[in-house]
Amino acid sequence: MDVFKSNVDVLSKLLPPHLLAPRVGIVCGSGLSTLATCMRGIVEIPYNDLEGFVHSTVPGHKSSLAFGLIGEGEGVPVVAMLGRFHPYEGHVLSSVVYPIRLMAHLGVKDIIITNAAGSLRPSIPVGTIVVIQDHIALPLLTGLNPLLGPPFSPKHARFVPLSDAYSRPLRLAAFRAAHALGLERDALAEGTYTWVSGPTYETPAEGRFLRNAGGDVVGMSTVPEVVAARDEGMNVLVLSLVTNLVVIPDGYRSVREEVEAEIAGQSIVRAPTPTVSHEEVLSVGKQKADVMKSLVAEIIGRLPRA
Ligand SMILES: O=P(O)(O)O[C@@H]1C[C@H](O)[C@@H](CO)O1
Ligand code: HPA
Repeated sequence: MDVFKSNVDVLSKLLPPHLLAPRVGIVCGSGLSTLATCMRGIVEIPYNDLEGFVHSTVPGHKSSLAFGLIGEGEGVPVVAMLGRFHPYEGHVLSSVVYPIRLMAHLGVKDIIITNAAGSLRPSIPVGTIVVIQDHIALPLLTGLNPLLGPPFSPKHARFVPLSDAYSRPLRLAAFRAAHALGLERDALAEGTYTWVSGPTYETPAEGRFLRNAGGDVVGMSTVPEVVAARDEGMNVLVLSLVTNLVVIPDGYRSVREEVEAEIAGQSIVRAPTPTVSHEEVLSVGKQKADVMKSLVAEIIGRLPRA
């Protein structure tokens, strides 16, 4: 709890009073830090100036908290994480989710968590924004859970239900906002996020496994933040930007058949196996930053002001 107090002391020296109690939190995914430019009167505070914050080591993630206002009139006070922490960077889960807990401590009620993700379905092409309705998290089910250990405080629950983790009112708000912005129907989809620890991208067989399990997109973040946000009682909206297709050939070309065809003198057409890179992920993030930004701003502008 002292870490909260020390951070509140730091923030109260650096922020004007109207930004000290943000109502909405945003987590910017890979390549999506420009989301925060939809805020006005921005004050940016480097993670280095705050206790309990580690450093984001992944390209496309800055390392600061941005405070500002979104929406007409007085506006809604918002805090955005420009850069998140992933377990694969070597950060412990309590560090990964600490900023989420600080947001709750500051008064955030609704949190919009964004990420870059791979699509597991051809019907969800690159560039689609997927409104997440559920998740499958193998690491959570097998012991990588930010709530392991004693409850965060005596006020926190021992057991946290996740059946309603993804707020229905916020998901409705996302689709209403997309309609108001005149986005094409296909710009948004609904789906299930599968969480993997990374940092390796999936093999084709893993992609098929996750799809067969019911996943629509796959990524290496977000779920620990969702768990902490629900532990703190926040309403959660997750928007995944599809930056690549996870390659899932329906069958694999047998190398035995290939050699047999060679021996028989038949010509062989070998399709190259595409691979994904983080550069590709960042590049799609850059191309879609404006639409993500307008969507997030429109959703926040529509939230009740109370
Ligand atoms: O932080 P997010 O989930 O947006 O970033 C994704 C997952 C990995 O960190 C990285 C892989 O390219 O992008
Ligand atoms: N797999 C896992 N995480 C990702 C991917 C992917 O294909 N793309 C962006 N983040």
